[in-house]
Amino acid sequence: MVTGGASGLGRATAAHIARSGGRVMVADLPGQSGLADEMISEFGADKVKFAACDVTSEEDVSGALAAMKAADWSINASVSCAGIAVAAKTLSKKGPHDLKMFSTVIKVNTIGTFNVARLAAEAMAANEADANGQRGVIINTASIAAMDGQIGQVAYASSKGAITAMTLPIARDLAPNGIRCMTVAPGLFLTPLLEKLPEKVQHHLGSQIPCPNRLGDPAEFGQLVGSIITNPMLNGETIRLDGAYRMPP
Ligand SMILES: CC(=O)CC(=O)SCCNC(=O)CCNC(=O)[C@H](O)C(C)(C)COP(=O)(O)OP(=O)(O)OC[C@H]1O[C@@H](n2cnc3c(N)ncnc32)[C@H](O)[C@@H]1OP(=O)(O)O
Ligand SMILES: NC(=O)C1=CN([C@@H]2O[C@H](COP(=O)(O)OP(=O)(O)OC[C@H]3O[C@@H](n4cnc5c(N)ncnc54)[C@H](O)[C@@H]3O)[C@@H](O)[C@H]2O)C=CC1
Repeated sequence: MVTGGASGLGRATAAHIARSGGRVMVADLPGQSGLADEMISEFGADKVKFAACDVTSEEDVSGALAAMKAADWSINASVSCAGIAVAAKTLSKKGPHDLKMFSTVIKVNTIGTFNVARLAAEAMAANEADANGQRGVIINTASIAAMDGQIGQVAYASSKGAITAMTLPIARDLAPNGIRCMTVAPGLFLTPLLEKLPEKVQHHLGSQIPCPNRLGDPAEFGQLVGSIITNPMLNGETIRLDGAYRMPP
């Protein structure tokens, strides 16, 4: 299951899994069903399915997992890519940071990610263990903003820092169940988010990345998720995927 799987990093991850012979439940907001339909046409309905799902809802996430079970699909990997970003300073000329805005970002990014992790873990715990005694892996998406939050990123960085912090305790909690937990902290990737910026700005951002000297390709994120799924020793860690980029203030 890939949340936020209709767009950007999630879409590239779902495509990587489908191309590698896996089956993917794309769980995303109802408004993204058109994008998911494109993927179903590309890979086939036996490889890709769509579940309308808000990650903050217990009912929606349980529904997506139930739809997998109904299709006789086991869940071996749960990848959380659903996320939102806002830009506002702690204190600006307009006044203090809007508290509702802060809560919304924490709700979707942090609580949504944990909601998916806990319910996916319950479903994975019923799998038969493999030769390593493992039953599945939970993969979350933080951001380099968790470490290098910029001016105006207090809400987003807080939400992503919590995702990084929950990685080890989740891995420890779920070790007896044979379930791993990993987090990827991407740098700057060319997804619909950045594609909206003028090409000149995209080029400028890409030019700041040491090596390779360009923006990340979402397929490279999907490739790392694939490696995490297949490497049983990766557990309890956050991996930066950023070409050695460190964000300035
Ligand atoms: C890795 C990922 O997951 C993806 C990413 O992070 S991509 C990178 C994302 N980064 C961001 O989105 C940055 C977010 N921040 C911003 O967009 C802006 O800071 C903001 C819109 C929140 C505020 O900008 P603003 O409207 O200029 O702020 P305002 O409250 O009016 O304050 C303006 C003052 O702050 C300064 N300022 C604002 N942002 C600044 C910055 N990034 N660097 C330096 N100074 C900054 C302005 O120069 C100005 O200074 P003066 O008062 O001395 O003139
Ligand atoms: N693009 C980048 O450079 C970086 C992105 N990230 C993170 O990667 C993740 C994916 O980002 P992108 O692919 O760039 O963005 P995107 O906007 O292309 O995709 C995000 C997807 O999440 C879905 N989503 C949002 N709220 C949801 C909710 N409540 N329930 C279910 N789905 C929801 C959206 O519908 C969308 O399909 C986000 O968590 C983002 O913070 C982190 C670092 C860098």
